[in-house]
Amino acid sequence: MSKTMTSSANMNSSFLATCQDYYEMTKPKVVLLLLLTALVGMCLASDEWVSWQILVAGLTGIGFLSSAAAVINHVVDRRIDSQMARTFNRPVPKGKITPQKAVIFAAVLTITGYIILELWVNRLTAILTFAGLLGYAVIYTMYLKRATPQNIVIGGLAGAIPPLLGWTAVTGEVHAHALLLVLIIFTWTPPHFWALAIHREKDYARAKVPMLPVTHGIEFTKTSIFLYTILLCVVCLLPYLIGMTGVIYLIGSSLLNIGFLFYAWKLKFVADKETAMQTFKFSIIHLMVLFVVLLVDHYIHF
Ligand code: HEM
Ligand SMILES: CC(C)=CCC/C(C)=C/CC/C(C)=C/COP(=O)(O)OP(=O)(O)O
Repeated sequence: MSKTMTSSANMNSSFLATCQDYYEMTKPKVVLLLLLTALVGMCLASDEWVSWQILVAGLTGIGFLSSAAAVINHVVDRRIDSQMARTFNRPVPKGKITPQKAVIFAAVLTITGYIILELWVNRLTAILTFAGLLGYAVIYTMYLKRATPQNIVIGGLAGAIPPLLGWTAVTGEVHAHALLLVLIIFTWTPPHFWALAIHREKDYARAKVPMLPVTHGIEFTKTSIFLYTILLCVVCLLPYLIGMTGVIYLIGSSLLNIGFLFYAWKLKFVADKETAMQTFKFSIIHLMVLFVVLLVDHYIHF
């Protein structure tokens, strides 16, 4: 192979590696699940099909602003991230992307996302999505995360907002049913995160982040997870009880909640060293399938 071909192959692979680093900073799997919940908010907002313009522009705008929030989180948390086994390899603490470049990337995503929402969706959705970005990138990351073990309870509101964003994208107004979907994710967040925090307690202690298992101990955190999971089961019943959903949702959500309760119970009373991580992984399946079930229930009436 000639020298020019080798060096252009090297340039291509380093360009791809850099793209991969930028992509990683957007927390793509988290954003994908957020977008699923936004999509469900859109679909449930109306009995008609969502227009393509709202669907594409809405999800792109919400996706860009959520990704921007995740990138800012990478920049602000670079010191903490460099001290934790789970995160030390991230592009900013590893020095693969400079904080300046990451901030420019976040700014481009924010401005583009906001303009898309303002021009092709509506102002209410643009403002609420921007509030979500501020809630996560500024209030949670810069302040709450370092200040109180209730950080993820309060900060969870930002991550819970996407179904409302989807709803307002379609109707232009806030509706109680959309707030109920927000409440489901809001109640789901503590057991979701604290299960992981138990598994990573030493990481958080080393980085001096006041997560619940560090400040109040593992047993207290397990009890909190169990109680929040019971609360989640009650909240998940509400859409059926108020007539917002039908029998498919009742059955689907009940099965999922039994699964989550089983893990939360096992974690509290008969845990082995895998249980916390299993509970965390199940929480993600729970929320994902729950929102798919909401969608199925909406389109297939009994
Ligand atoms: C304040 C609220 C939240 C906190 C503190 C939190 C925390 C975390 C943490 C620390 C991880 C591990 C990431 C990793 O392994 O690098 C994670 C993973 C994840 N979270 Fe959350 N989360 C929150 C809200 C949400 C919300 C609202 C959603 C979606 C609706 C979500 C979806 C996910 C998904 C899909 C993963 C797996 C990501 C992967 O495997 O790469 N989280 N979360
Ligand atoms: C516009 C809008 C809806 C914005 C919200 C977007 C968003 C990306 C929410 C995700 C919540 C999350 C993964 C928190 C973990 O942060 P962490 O810093 O505790 O976790 P880490 O240690 O893995 O970085």
